[in-house]
Amino acid sequence: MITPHVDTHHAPALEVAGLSSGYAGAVVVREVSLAIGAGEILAVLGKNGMGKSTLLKAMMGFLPKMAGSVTIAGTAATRLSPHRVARLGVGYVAQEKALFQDLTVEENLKLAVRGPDFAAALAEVEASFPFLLQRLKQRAGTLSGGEQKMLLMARSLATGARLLLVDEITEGLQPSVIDRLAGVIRSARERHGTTMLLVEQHLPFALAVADRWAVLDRGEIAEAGASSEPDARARVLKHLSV
Ligand SMILES: Nc1ncnc2c1ncn2[C@@H]1O[C@H](COP(=O)(O)OP(=O)(O)OP(=O)(O)O)[C@@H](O)[C@H]1O
Repeated sequence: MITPHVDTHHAPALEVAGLSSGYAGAVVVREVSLAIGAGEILAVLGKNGMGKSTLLKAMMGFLPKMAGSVTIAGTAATRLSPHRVARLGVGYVAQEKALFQDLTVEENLKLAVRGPDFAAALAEVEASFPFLLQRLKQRAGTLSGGEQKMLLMARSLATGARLLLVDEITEGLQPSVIDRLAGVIRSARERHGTTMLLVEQHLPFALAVADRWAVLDRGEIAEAGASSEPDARARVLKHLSV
């Protein structure tokens, strides 16, 4: 028998091939294929309801895959539960509230990172989102949606996630905060070498932070390119305007 050789060292951090998914009978994500190299940041853009969140949930294993495959750093993840996908080093920063709302910021961190790693978690919070250090005793439910996502992102980075799937971190944030966020995320990537897939509606932020972009239109990748290309903004806008 020939055993297929899996080259985990040079494999992309994430490879999605022909992935279709959705909800009871409704196909929302249609034959999506994409690959992200280690340490690369990809922004997935698109209008409301085009399937961006559904794509992330399917990759994480929260939704059934109707077709296609997901490979994480060379390991087949198509049939894994969300728990097992997370154990491959995938951090999911969900759109809906994913923290224990009645526990404090500190308690939420402690539940995820135990013992000596807690100092590392606090160091990560300080390096990336220092405002959270002043909120350690505050209930997570009283943070804004965007602040909760920053806490989730810092927690994932501190627990060693190699790949972050981030659902609209800019949603509801003030423009001044969004302006700073791109730099914060790029510096977190530099510190940890983390690969990121950012689902975004905020085009200037997405192009500032991501190396590459892809537009999802009715569940399909309509167009993709590099953020550095001079016509990137115009090409994306073509899909976002009604
Ligand atoms: N739980 C669900 N059951 C059935 N259909 C759903 C469910 N969640 C989402 N959908 C449908 O799937 C489609 C894609 O939704 P999705 O949330 O993935 O879009 P999106 O691009 O992330 O948009 P948004 O930015 O508004 O979240 C929409 O038509 C939506 O109505």
